[in-house]
Amino acid sequence: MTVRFGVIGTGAIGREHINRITNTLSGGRIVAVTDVNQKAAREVVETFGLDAVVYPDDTSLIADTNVDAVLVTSWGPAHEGSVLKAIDAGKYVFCEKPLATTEEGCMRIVEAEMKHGKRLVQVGFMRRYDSGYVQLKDALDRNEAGEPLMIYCAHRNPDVDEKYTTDMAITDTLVHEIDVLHWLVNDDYQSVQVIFPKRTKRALDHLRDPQVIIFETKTGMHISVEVFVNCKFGYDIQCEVVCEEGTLKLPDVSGVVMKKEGRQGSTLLMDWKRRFIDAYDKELQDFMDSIQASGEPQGPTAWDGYIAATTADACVRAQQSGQRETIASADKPDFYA
Ligand SMILES: NC(=O)C1=CN([C@@H]2O[C@H](COP(=O)(O)OP(=O)(O)OC[C@H]3O[C@@H](n4cnc5c(N)ncnc54)[C@H](O)[C@@H]3O)[C@@H](O)[C@H]2O)C=CC1
Ligand SMILES: O=C1[C@H](O)[C@H](O)[C@@H](O)[C@H](O)[C@H]1O
Repeated sequence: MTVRFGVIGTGAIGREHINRITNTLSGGRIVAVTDVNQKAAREVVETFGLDAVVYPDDTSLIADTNVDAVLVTSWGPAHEGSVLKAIDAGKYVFCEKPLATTEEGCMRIVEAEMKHGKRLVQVGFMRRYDSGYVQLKDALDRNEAGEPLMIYCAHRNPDVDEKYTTDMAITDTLVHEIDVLHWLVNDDYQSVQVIFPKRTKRALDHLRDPQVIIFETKTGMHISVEVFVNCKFGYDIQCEVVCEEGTLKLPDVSGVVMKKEGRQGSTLLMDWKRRFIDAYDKELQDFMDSIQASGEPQGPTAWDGYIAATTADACVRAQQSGQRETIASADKPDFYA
């Protein structure tokens, strides 16, 4: 069986996913696309040689009986509506982060999926499929360096556009660490504080950059994440777990190391498309394979999307208050155990 996708949002990551489903992965096909920019939707069909219908909106796309699964790659505020419509139609949904822009919106999706009675939703937290993070989690699960005590991270972008705002450092960028770190150490977040170090002159005037976000977990771990989105030198993701008997560090990813004329060096990756290309492939292949094997996706769930939203909300409060903010989440339903 081939998973027939309808894509809502044919922008940057929508095109990336259309390309990988069409030309890299196995078991999927694009049969429908929509975008509020209809010209962009038509161009995608032509660019990738798709045998796909261009629909005026998500409602008409989801109603297409040839669509088995919906790929939500529109702007964040539009995700909740499309996901709820897809669940209501009994369609599988792969939704890029955020699942919804509020915890209430995520809870509406959780409740709709539980009412439907089986998992339909996977959220695009691709770092859980990144080989470096998988190796890190395997080592932690095997207790190779002893009990984890602290984690130090850096999430660096070379630059961001003028629409990027201080709260997006949390909701658009840190959200990846929010999801992957509690998964890594099997712990839950307790509280958060946000610190604004000396500003870089390379950020636009409206943006506080860099930021340091400090979490405390329910077992007492301390997690520090630097978010620096105008670092200029490259796309740089760092994660080091300090344990009782040693440290575990995320492998660096870079290009070929060249030695020449008395110098040695390697190229650094410059954006997320390349740094996590394998993880994006694996998350979508897993989505398709799991649907075909068990009838349910096995990747990050709508509940993971809810946890990310409640944690991000607390981080934004901490940005505004300058105080340590408590992170309160509802108890996980057995449906997501
Ligand atoms: N997992 C990851 O590493 C990444 C995730 N993302 C997420 O993917 C989503 C899309 O991001 P980008 O592709 O960078 O944005 P983009 O702006 O390049 O593309 C979004 C597209 O959605 C369309 N759109 C907006 N509202 C719509 C609606 N209601 N119905 C149909 N189409 C609509 C826009 O016209 C645009 O073509 C965002 O939520 C972003 O956070 C983006 C990049 C990387
Ligand atoms: O949209 C994105 C992507 O999620 C990247 O992974 C982040 O590094 C980037 O900051 C964010 O804007």
